[in-house]
Amino acid sequence: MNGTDERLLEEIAELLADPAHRDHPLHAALSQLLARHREQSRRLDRLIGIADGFQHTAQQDLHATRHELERQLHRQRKLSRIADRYQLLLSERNEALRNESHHDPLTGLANRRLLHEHLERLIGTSERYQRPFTLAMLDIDHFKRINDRFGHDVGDRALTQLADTLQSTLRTSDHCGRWGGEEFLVILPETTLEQAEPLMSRLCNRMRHLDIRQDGVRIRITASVGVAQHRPPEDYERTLQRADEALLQAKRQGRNRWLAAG
Ligand SMILES: Nc1nc2c(ncn2[C@@H]2O[C@H](COP(=O)(O)OP(=O)(O)OP(=O)(O)O)[C@@H](O)[C@H]2O)c(=O)[nH]1
Repeated sequence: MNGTDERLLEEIAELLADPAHRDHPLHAALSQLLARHREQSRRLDRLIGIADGFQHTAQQDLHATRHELERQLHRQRKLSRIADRYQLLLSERNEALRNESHHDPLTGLANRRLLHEHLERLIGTSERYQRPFTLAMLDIDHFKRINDRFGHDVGDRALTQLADTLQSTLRTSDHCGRWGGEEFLVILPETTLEQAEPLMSRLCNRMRHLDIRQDGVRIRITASVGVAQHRPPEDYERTLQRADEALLQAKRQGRNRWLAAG
């Protein structure tokens, strides 16, 4: 109720209270109307009070709920950040484990397991698209003598330098790895024996020029290599075997050379 209404009601109440109007014919009806109006106003005020109370409580509830939601959201974000970090750590660890299980710890080259995986893939594509590939088995000559004369550490250094030379001589699409001991396998996809020949000469040449020194003495290293082109429908194990036979032949013929499998 606004101020004008209040004043009007007060005026009516004053008029009704005035003895001069007590006998007026509308006096009783106006008195009742005024009393009823006041009663209704009181009820309305009470209802508004209750509604305000409800609204206040509802607002407090809303505020508390929002606060709780924000708290949970914050917790969830934190948890998800932790989970992301954990996931990243896990995948890095998995990657490191995979790397360790596929690489030779001394030279960092692919180990025999990874070489087999490359060969499995290669034989698949080579059969499907009838593409050639060539394998070369390389073995350091008289490596035992190097170990015996200069020590195992020098032998290890020779193996790592040879591995580096292999990697820098090959194309990125080729693969090489440590087959075992002082034996290395070179995989040349999309390559015929004829195309592999210049590379074999270059490899043998680079082995001869490895600069490995001990107490000022240069240690001369040579390698023998057996090379075989895959002959469909043979499996890659057979190609490996032929490369190995050629390697033995190269050793028998005096080492420090490469020989193609017959
Ligand atoms: N330093 C070092 N030596 C190794 C490693 N793996 C194998 N060898 C050595 O490599 C030598 C291989 O000797 P052999 O199989 O007799 O062959 P070789 O002396 O190279 O003789 P040919 O192959 O016939 O020319 C052994 O003395 C092994 O101990 C290695 O990781 N580090």
